Amino acid sequence: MLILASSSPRRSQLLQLAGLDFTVEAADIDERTQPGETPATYVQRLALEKAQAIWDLRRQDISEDLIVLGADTTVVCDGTILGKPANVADARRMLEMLAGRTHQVLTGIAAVSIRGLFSNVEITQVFFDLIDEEEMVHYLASGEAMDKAGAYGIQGYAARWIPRIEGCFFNVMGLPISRTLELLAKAREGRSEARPPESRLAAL
Ligand SMILES: Cc1cn([C@H]2C[C@H](O)[C@@H](COP(=O)(O)OP(=O)(O)OP(=O)(O)O)O2)c(=O)[nH]c1=O
Repeated sequence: MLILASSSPRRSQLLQLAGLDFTVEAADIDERTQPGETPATYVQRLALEKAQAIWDLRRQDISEDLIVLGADTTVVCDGTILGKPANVADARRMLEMLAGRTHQVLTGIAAVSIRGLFSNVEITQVFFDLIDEEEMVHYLASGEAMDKAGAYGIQGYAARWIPRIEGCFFNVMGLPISRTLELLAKAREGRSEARPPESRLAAL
């Protein structure tokens, strides 16, 4: 039995597309960064806290096959972590920061089962064009930016500003499918990582 500990409609959609059966129970945790924490450590910690929070609620009812999956996505531009924008002005500030340069999207994933805690992080490099002021105004008015890390959705109108990416597309949308299936297999069987961690991880 799989529980997705996330309120993100994108994560549910991606897990469904991958053919998994699961239920959703969103976890409410404190998403502030801790002093000295790297972005890669941060997203993995939040993913684990989300999964752990739902696992703890189930304490009375833990079965052999229960797995709780948590995830957290953040945008990192020149070492600065960009979460979800607080308001429209914040969304504009983030988009102006991203325009015309390259940034990284990190998703931490974590699974909890009776075999232990398993976590990993996936990193995708995203190349962003300059943003035309008319398009910026239209985008901010559309509301698409508001519930997304870095104030954009690669799967929506913002796709026009992204000529290419390097790495997993689904990771940018909130859940790296291939890496997640690997992690779930590990949580189910207690086996070790099939692929080595991202080399870029060392730099973040
Ligand atoms: C960069 C980017 C992010 N996103 C979304 C994925 C995530 O839903 C969101 C990042 O916020 P998260 O805090 O990772 O997730 P969430 O608040 O939506 O859900 P929960 O905490 O309950 O798990 O941004 C996109 O949909 N497209 C994109 O291109």
